[in-house]
Amino acid sequence: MRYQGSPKFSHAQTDRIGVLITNLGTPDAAETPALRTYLREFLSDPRVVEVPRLLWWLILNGVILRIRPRRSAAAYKTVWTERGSPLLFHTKDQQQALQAKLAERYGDDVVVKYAMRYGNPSIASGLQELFDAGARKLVVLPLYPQYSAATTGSTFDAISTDFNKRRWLPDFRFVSHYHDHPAYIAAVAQSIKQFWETQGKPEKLILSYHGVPLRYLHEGDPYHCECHKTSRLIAEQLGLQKHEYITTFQSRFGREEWLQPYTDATLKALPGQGVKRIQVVCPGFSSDCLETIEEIGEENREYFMEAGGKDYAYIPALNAEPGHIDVLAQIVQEQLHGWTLEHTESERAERAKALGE
Ligand SMILES: C=CC1=C(C)c2cc3[nH]c(cc4nc(cc5[nH]c(cc1n2)c(C)c5CCC(=O)O)C(CCC(=O)O)=C4C)c(C)c3C=C
Ligand SMILES: [Fe+2]
Ligand SMILES: [Fe+2]
Repeated sequence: MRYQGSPKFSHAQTDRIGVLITNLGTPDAAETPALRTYLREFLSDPRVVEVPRLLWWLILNGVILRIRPRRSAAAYKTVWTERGSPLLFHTKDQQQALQAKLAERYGDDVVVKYAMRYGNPSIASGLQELFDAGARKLVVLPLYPQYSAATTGSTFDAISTDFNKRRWLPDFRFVSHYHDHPAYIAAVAQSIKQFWETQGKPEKLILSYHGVPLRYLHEGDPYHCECHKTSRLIAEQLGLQKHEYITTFQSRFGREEWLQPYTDATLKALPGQGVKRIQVVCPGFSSDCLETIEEIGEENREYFMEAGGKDYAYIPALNAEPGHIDVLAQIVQEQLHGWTLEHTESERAERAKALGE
């Protein structure tokens, strides 16, 4: 059989709406072999590294996968927890909280699962779980506020690769970004304000985003513009003047030029310019992960302090905070517009009665 069908389908079954939240993915363990598997999958994606395939295969297998897995495993060890990788457990918590939030309004008509673009649980397994639960309509929400071909675009590829194998395709909606969604901006601004209540305002707020190669901007990727727009809207909500905040780009990979200004170079330079008290927030990361906890929380703190900085604080990602879950629920609700739900309130009550609930 060439296409995968749904042999267990019954006309009596309840059709549901499936919501898949996704994030980048993370290794299964903070060990070199797990890192090699993860990095091989991640860095083989042509959306991530846009270099001619044969040349890249040689570099990846000949150099990068020989060196980086061990180095990255050591970094992951510093953030690993009893619950595993922070990115994974925050995403799990987001899924559970979002399921509960949507159930308040839609009962069990809406089912939420989570998946990772690379590693586990895979996008294919997340979709299968949703279809097995009776989802015939689907919303995919990649947890990347700003669109980039390397992240959001690649997530779409993974969904479409899965769809290519299926006989039945659902009604389908895909959230390609929410970088300027008023609820998202308000939630980030609120978390910064809350931070200020106990820690005070910094001399400068650094809004640090994961970088991408500068070439991608020239090729037409909207990521750079979306990051700047997110920053501007957050700054407006906070009433910050231009000189009170700066947008920077972190997590460079490889030798070519990436989006500038770089976070690390900026933090090394600021004390020399008389800026000694800063706070860093990462509005491109929906969950804390290696890149925020270790790179921003530890590595960049050292750069800043060694350069003569006095006060450095990292403002955590929104993770599974209720305010963040409200934002995600609102984004999903907007996607559901016009989709009729299987049950009305009264039908739901009838069903509960029939089931003796
Ligand atoms: C938030 C958006 C992200 C963009 C855009 C992005 C682009 C991008 N990343 C790499 C290479 C690596 N990224 C790594 C980790 C990582 N990246 C993101 C998010 C974005 N990446 C997250 C959330 C994480 C953390 C994952 C975790 O497990 O906590 C890594 C792995 C770590 C390491 O070895 O340093 C690499 C490699 C490229 C090349 C790229 C754009 C082209
Ligand atoms: Fe990355
Ligand atoms: Fe990093």
